[in-house]
Parts: sequence; C-alpha cells; structure tokens
Amino acid sequence: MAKVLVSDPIDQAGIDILSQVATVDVKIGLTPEQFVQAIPEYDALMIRSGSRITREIIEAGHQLKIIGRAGVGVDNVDVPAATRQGIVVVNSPEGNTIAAAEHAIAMMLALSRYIPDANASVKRGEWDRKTFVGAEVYKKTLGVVGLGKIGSHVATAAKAMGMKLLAYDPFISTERAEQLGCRLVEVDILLQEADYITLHIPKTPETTHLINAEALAKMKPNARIINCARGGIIDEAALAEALKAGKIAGAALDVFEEEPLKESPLRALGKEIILTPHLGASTTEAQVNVAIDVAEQIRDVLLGLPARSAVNIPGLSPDILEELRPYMQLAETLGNLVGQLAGGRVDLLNVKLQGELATNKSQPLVVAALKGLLSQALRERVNYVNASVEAKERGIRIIETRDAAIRDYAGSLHLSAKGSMGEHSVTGALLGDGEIRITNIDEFPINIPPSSHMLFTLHRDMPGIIGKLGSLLGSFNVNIASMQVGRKIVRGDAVMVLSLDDPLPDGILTEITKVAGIRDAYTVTL
Ligand SMILES: NC(=O)C1=CN([C@@H]2O[C@H](COP(=O)(O)OP(=O)(O)OC[C@H]3O[C@@H](n4cnc5c(N)ncnc54)[C@H](O)[C@@H]3O)[C@@H](O)[C@H]2O)C=CC1
Ligand SMILES: O=C(O)C(=O)COP(=O)(O)O
Repeated sequence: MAKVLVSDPIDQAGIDILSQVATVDVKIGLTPEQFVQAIPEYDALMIRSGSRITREIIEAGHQLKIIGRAGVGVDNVDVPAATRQGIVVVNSPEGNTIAAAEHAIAMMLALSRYIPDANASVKRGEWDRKTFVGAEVYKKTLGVVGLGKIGSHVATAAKAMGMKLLAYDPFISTERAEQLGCRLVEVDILLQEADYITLHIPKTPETTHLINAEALAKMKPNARIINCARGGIIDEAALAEALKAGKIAGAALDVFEEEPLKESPLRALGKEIILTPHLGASTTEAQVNVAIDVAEQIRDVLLGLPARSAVNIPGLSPDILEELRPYMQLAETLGNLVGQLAGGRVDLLNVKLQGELATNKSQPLVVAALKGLLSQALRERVNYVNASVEAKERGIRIIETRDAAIRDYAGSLHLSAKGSMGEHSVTGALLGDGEIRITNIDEFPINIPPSSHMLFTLHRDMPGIIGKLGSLLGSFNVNIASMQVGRKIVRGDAVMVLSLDDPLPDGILTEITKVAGIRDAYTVTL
C-alpha cells in the first residue's frame, strides 16, 4: 500500500480520503533533518505553509510522486527541484479564496477602528473611548494590488461598502478591472492615491520588497496597508520605521518574512499595527475545502490518474487529457521510436500535429513525444512533469508545427529527430478502435502496429531480399510476427519493417547489412 506523509495540520476529511488508498502518517513539526530522514519511504506528501520543502528533502524522496499543498501558495516548495525529479506539485487554487479575502476585509475594518487594542483595554478593566476614535472606510479609496481570485473578492466586498477602487495588476485586462469597479493604474499612482492598500499577489522576485522604504514614502500619511498575501512583499524593517515616524497611519499583517515571527520591531508598535499568525485560510470551511481538494488529487495520482490543479504540468488539465489520452500513447510511442532511429544524442525534434490535432489543445502531445524520446536514456525517471525540463537541459531543440489539412486519418502525428545516426522521421495515427498504426517511416508509406521488438532496414527494392533476410533471421532463431515493405517507386529505395517475437541477438545487425541490397538496419525496442 502507498504511504502518505502529512506534515502540517489538515482537516480529517482529507485524511479520510487519503486513507482509502494509502497508509497515512501525520507528523507535525519535523526539523529539516528529520524530514530528509523520513521522506524516502513516502509516495506522497501533504503540507500547508508550515513545512518548507527544500531541494534536499525532494532529492531524498526517492519514492515521492506528488506533493500536495492544502492551500494556494507553493512558495514553501522548491517546485523546480520537484519538476526535475518528476514529482507533480498540486495545490487548491480556490479552496481558501473566501477565507483569505474575508480576513483582509476584517483586518481593514479592525485596523480602522482599533478593535484589537480597544478589546484588550476593556479586558484589562479600562473604559477608554478617546484613544480609539477610528476612521470610516466609506468613500475612501482602496488600492488592490493583485486582482486575482482573492483580490477580486476583496474588491467586490469593498465596493459594496461604498469604497472607491484602484487596482494594480500587470496581468489583468482593463475590462476585467472595470467589471469589478476598479480603475487599473500603475503601482505609483495606487501608492499615492489610496487610503487603504491591500496586497493579493504571490511572492516572486519581482514582488519581493515591492513595498519598501521608497514605496512607503509615496503613500499618504493617513494610509493603511494590509498584507494577507505573503511575507516579504513588505520590507518589515522599513514598515516599522514608517509607522514609528508616522509616515503612514497603520498596517495589518497576517504573513511575515520569517514565520513564526521572531524578535521584530513590529511587536513594539501600538494600536497602529495588527499582527495575526497567518490566519488567512484558517476557517473551518476553507480547511475542509482545501483538505478534500488536495487529498482527492493525491489519491488520484497514486491511482495513476491525472491531477486537476498541478502547478508544474501546464496545460494538462484532466478534461484536455481525457480527450487526448489515446493520442498521448501514440505520441509517446512515436517519440520512443524516432529517438532510437536517430540514435541517442538527439539535438532537434520536429513535432508536426496534423488534422484534428492541429490545435493549441494538443500541446501535451509534444510533452508526451519528448517523454517517449527520452525514455531510452532516462527510463522511468522521465514523466510528463519533467520531460520538458530534461529535454531543455540536454539541449534538445523542439520545433512544433501544425497542419490542419486532413489526410488519410482524422488526426496524425509526424515526428522527425536529428541525432547521432542522422535525421529520421515517423508518422503515426489511430484506427477507429484507438489502435496505433505507424503510417510512415523516413517518408516511406507503411501501415504497421508498433511491437516490442522491431527491425527496420533501408534497402534497394529488388527480388530476393525479403527471402534472404527471412532466412538469416531464421538461422538466428528469430521469429517474425509481421513484415511490411514501404516504397515510393518500384525498384527504387524501400524500407522494410518487421515486428519480431524475440529480441535480436548481438551481432545480427552487421550480418543483415551484409545482405546484398540492404544499406542500413536498425533495431528498436518499444
Ligand atoms: N494569508 C493566507 O493564509 C493566504 C494567503 N494567500 C496568498 O494570497 C495571494 C493571492 O492568492 P490568489 O488571489 O488566490 O492568487 P491569484 O493567482 O488568483 O492572484 C494573484 C494575482 O496577482 C497578480 N500578480 C502577479 N504578479 C504580480 C505583480 N508583480 N504585480 C501585481 N500583480 C501581480 C496576478 O496577475 C494575479 O491576478 C497568494 O500569494 C497566496 O499565497 C492565499 C490564501 C490564504
Ligand atoms: O493558501 C495559502 O497560500 C496560505 O497562505 C494558507 O496557508 P495555510 O495553509 O493556512 O498554512
């Protein structure tokens, strides 16, 4: 039975789903060293933001097939390392959207009315109504940085409270922003004009310290900033300075440069700052949503099915995959075949998607062809997750072309590869029942199903060759399952393709090329 390690608290609903297909161990608070020690025996890992999954941990995970993040942000996972290792990384892109958006709104209102400090003072036995005179958000301007799922929900709620909206998001259209009642502006305008700023962007090299001393200096003295996105988008030292000096009016932070928050000048500030311990996703509803969403994906991947929200297999959504599934096998087989014909060290792969395959949706077929091409070198180490990265690292150039013209088959795939044995090409298609047919080799028409052991020869089309080859194979006790000759003109060049019941013994290829008229011979194992 498969084994799953759960290293952060997740809802029982998720554990129940995982338990259908695996033994589940919940181990919370592992040190990096303990993680490296524990991980080799696990097939899957389920985490939240509390676990940092480094390259060392990933490389020690020899059995690991999937890392499931029960939430949105995967910045605590070394995704490139996982990709290289062929480990699929999945998340729950929508399960906690509402929880995080409501936390941002709660922070904005709590900050405006000093609710946390007022509450603490009453609990201390005081009745101080002067210190806690707040501000209204009605008719104020809210600047939303990042108008994605959470940012959009915050914008909608803020609009309903009578706020004016600005948004900064270089990847969102003006129309989308307008639909949400936001004026799309450059970041500097947002910083200068907003009374409230709320961050809803991922942490990336571009967004790290987006809010630094310079940005804080552009903000209004009455401005308040909320970060329920990721620690490190705000420079905490610069923020503490700006608040202390009264350059801005307040900040509410749910996320920190280092979590848990250690010694920090932020703790010393007064009612102008609110700090929560990364609670954005901490609602019962969100935790059930993300646990189910991610546990289902882990279960599916362990059962050999595709994941619906993989962050490192672009374009491979289950519905597209379902449509393409029969063709994926075709692409993989042809990739494997052409890679062997071209002889290792391939530096160029041309993929031509023909007929009904000539659409953008067919992109996964290119990945499948690469997987097949690399399978001789990498065996089971190559999969849909790492095939593109491995190909890039090996310097394989990929040229993709599409030709919508329908020929003999509704859809067909033509691959040509340049390697140490020159340039070779194959074409393949599917029959009505989904069976694979190789329809062309090196531009010679044939029609043969692939088989485990195959022999290809390039020869002169003349009487007697087929007989001689048959006898030669017989003398080596090799049984021929099927055979076909493809030629363009009578008595010109031709290819012979044989499906064999047995692998070819060593040395026989040289004997084959000694047969008069046979110029070249290749074996292929599929
Ligand atoms: N505090 C918490 O517990 C939670 C935090 N989060 C965090 O909230 C953030 C937003 O999550 P979602 O809305 O679900 O993501 P999303 O992917 O739907 O939206 C992110 C938006 O940021 C925009 N963006 C990317 N780079 C940008 C840049 N350089 N400048 C401006 N905009 C940029 C994107 O175009 C996108 O519209 C993520 O960092 C996520 O990890 C999410 C859930 C809970
Ligand atoms: O989903 C996210 O990005 C979050 O930040 C939520 O984090 P958590 O799962 O509560 O540790």
